[in-house]
Amino acid sequence: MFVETFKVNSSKCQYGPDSIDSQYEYQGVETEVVNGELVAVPYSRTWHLRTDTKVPKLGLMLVGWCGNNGSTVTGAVLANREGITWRTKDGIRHPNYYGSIVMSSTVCVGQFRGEDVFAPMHSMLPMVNPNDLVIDGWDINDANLAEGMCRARVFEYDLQRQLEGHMAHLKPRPSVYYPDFIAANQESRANNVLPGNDKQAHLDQIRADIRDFKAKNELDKVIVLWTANTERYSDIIEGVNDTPENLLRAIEGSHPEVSPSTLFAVASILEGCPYINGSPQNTFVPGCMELAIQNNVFIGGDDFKSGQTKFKSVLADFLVQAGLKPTAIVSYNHLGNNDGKNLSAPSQFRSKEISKSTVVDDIVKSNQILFKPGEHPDHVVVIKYVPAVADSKRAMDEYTSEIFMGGTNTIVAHNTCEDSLLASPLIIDLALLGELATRITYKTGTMTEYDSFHPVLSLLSYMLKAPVVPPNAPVVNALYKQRYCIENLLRACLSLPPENNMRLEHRLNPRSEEAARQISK
Ligand SMILES: NC(=O)c1ccc[n+]([C@@H]2O[C@H](COP(=O)([O-])OP(=O)(O)OC[C@H]3O[C@@H](n4cnc5c(N)ncnc54)[C@H](O)[C@@H]3O)[C@@H](O)[C@H]2O)c1
Ligand SMILES: O=P([O-])([O-])O[C@@H]1[C@@H](O)[C@H](O)[C@@H](O)[C@H](O)[C@@H]1O
Repeated sequence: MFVETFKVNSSKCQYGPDSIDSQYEYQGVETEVVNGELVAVPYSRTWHLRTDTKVPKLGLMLVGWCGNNGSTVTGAVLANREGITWRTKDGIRHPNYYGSIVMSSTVCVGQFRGEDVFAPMHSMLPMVNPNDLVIDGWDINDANLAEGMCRARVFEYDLQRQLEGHMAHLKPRPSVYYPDFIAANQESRANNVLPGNDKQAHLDQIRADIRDFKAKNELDKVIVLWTANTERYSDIIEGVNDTPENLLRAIEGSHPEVSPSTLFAVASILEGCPYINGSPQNTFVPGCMELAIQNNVFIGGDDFKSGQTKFKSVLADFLVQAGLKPTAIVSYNHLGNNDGKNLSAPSQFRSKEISKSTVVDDIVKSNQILFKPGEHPDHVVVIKYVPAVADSKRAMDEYTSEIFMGGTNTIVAHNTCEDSLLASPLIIDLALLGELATRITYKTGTMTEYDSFHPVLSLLSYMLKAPVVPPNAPVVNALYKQRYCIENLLRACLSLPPENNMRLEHRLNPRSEEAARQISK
């Protein structure tokens, strides 16, 4: 059964004029060692959650706006908003938000006469409609968005033809270009850059751009999201980027180790705008993360988890949870877009290799029956640049596992699709969930006032390869754990318990009176 909307009828969920207030019983298990034995101690703690129901006019500023992802997500929002359809050899195509869990996935709300009832995830709490997003951004290249779309070679021609008039006037703001951080092969694109090397002046300009965009469009909120090229890792240098004070001083002094992505993050944080990193570099150096915490501004990252890595986080989880031991994971892909060109340089590839490799760490560590401490599968990541295939990434994966009684199982997967069509819906989800998180507050324990979540928004991990988490928090990569974290938080905001899939009501022995009573309800 499917419904478009639903309401919760509970004394623990109050729909007010400005907010939804819920009382949620957060249940978990803590463990302790008693006489040398580990003892599990279940607990139940009351959380009060408040969701501000005023949906804002939201602006989304993309760094790398006229790249493949930026132009694709912009075109997709316009096509959905304008209801643009397009002809292909297979017939008429209609715009959609497939690949966005918020817009195109459902949650099980409960049961109606024993049948599961499903509703869209976006119906659970008031959320921004992506069609209403106001999009702007920066690029080191001066192509307008129609030119960026054409260059990306992602959309069918008939769609590009109809979008051109809506996108040609969209021009990226000049951006920060520090050649040392991205591949040298990107230099030919850099014709739309802020002059000089004064990083404080660059920071001030980016902040002014954010304020200008917000004012001109009469926005309530702005989210800044990096979908520019992958940078090399920044060195963590004591006295430079280890604390907020040192980082701000390093910017003032135009220190060479301050990257463009960190500069954008600092600008966003200082403007009170959530900042999300869609690439694998370590934008959130310690001083930047601490700056976000000090200013109570959300940050999220790293690196969109779009196709091959999303598949990997599911397959590795399946194998290990099934008691099978992956001994080798070989992830190969080639692609021909500008991202692939940038990643053909060793330093930029290394950033991506790290994010694509760490995604199985949590699931491997979870099973010491299969893996001794420190043991892990052989894991190889290969990315090759093949211009001829453009954005149509070819991914080939081989998973070799040790199975029952010394057997071996090898799974091979081939995956081809436009990389940007996988990443763009993630940008939608990162923006919508990132914005929603700014409207949710909580109090629990001895707290008398509501407060916002930790500024490091690990809730966004489902969309990201290498989740950035609060200090001392565990990194969770398993895809369905990440998804149920989002879904169960939304449920908690409505006082609904997590979906436990137990279906005990269907397991009653029919000979008992209780079964007869329950069935008759
Ligand atoms: N499926 C995917 O496409 C996918 C998945 C995960 C991560 N990513 C990451 O997303 C990012 C964008 O991917 P893409 O395919 O759109 O790449 P792209 O090269 O097409 O677009 C990146 C854009 O950023 C611009 N740019 C580079 N440095 C800049 C700066 N300092 N300021 C402003 N603009 C700058 C470039 O000119 C380019 O237009 C890459 O880092 C990529 O690794 C992509
Ligand atoms: O599909 P996925 O592994 O999540 O992510 C993609 C990689 O497979 C690809 O190698 C890389 O070029 C893209 O930037 C993106 O990171």
